[in-house]
Amino acid sequence: MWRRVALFSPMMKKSSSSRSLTLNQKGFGLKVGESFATEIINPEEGVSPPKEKAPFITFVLGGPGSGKGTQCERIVETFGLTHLSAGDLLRREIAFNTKNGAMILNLIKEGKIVPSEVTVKLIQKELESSDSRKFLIDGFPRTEENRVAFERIIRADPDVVLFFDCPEEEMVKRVLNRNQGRVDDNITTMKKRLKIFEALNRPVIDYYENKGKLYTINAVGTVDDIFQQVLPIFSSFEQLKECRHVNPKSPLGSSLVENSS
Ligand SMILES: Nc1ncnc2c1ncn2[C@@H]1O[C@H](COP(=O)(O)OP(=O)(O)O)[C@@H](O)[C@H]1O
Ligand SMILES: Nc1ccn([C@H]2C[C@H](O)[C@@H](COP(=O)(O)OP(=O)(O)O)O2)c(=O)n1
Ligand SMILES: [Mg+2]
Repeated sequence: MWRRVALFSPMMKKSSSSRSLTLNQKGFGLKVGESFATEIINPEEGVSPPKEKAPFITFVLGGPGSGKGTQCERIVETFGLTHLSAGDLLRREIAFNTKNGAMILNLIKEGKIVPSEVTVKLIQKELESSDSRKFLIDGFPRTEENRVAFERIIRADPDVVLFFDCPEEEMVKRVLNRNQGRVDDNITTMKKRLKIFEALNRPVIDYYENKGKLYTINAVGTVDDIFQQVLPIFSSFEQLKECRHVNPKSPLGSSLVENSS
């Protein structure tokens, strides 16, 4: 019978025979000496190579203007996750006029989705260069193609998928008042974005619902009200407890464990 044993291994070695271990370490810049691992023991064959614990990944879904970015800021303040906004990464390509910049700008103006390979590679670069082990990936995956490309390139699954559920008229109102000078914050692009959201994001939501990973949040109300629905989701994950930040502004801030890492 197989038995899984948790251990802390200060000098753990990489296994050249374990593909996912190698990818995880390269992909997420794991600090081997600091990481927790699980070891699989088969009494007949002895100890198999230790397996790295994968980083904690949250996907943040919701229509344009549903409040994803706003709630991500609150999650970061409270739980110390690293926020990667797919839209911000794409807008950075436009701002730096990279080889994909003009193509990305045209698609965003039209409310269309950028080819998954481009977006996933940008996310991959951020994951690889970060020391963090806990990520919020905001505005991704927007399509089944996005989701499949992430699985293929990053070889990881999300632990949590948040879906900010917001009526269209509220999203339109918020986007038209957003005032961040975005080329897509106008009624023409917004109408196109809402159609694309319904057609392409819904299957992603259904996919994670069926996997039992989806947390649907009612995105109508004050920012605080909405965050009150988000708090217990993250509070229930052991991985996040050890790095929680005390947020004096949060109503539950004083009950949170101070960050010791
Ligand atoms: N609960 C809320 N009620 C009213 N306005 C909000 C709320 N949450 C966010 N907003 C505002 O709505 C706009 C869109 O929010 P944002 O976080 O950028 O959404 P998303 O990232 O989903 O497009 C911003 O101007 C933001 O300040
Ligand atoms: N996974 C993604 C995320 C964003 N994009 C493009 C298309 C989106 O309309 C724009 C803006 O995305 P962003 O997440 O910043 O938009 P909202 O915050 O939801 O208004 O970027 C994409 O093509 N693929
Ligand atoms: Mg956003």
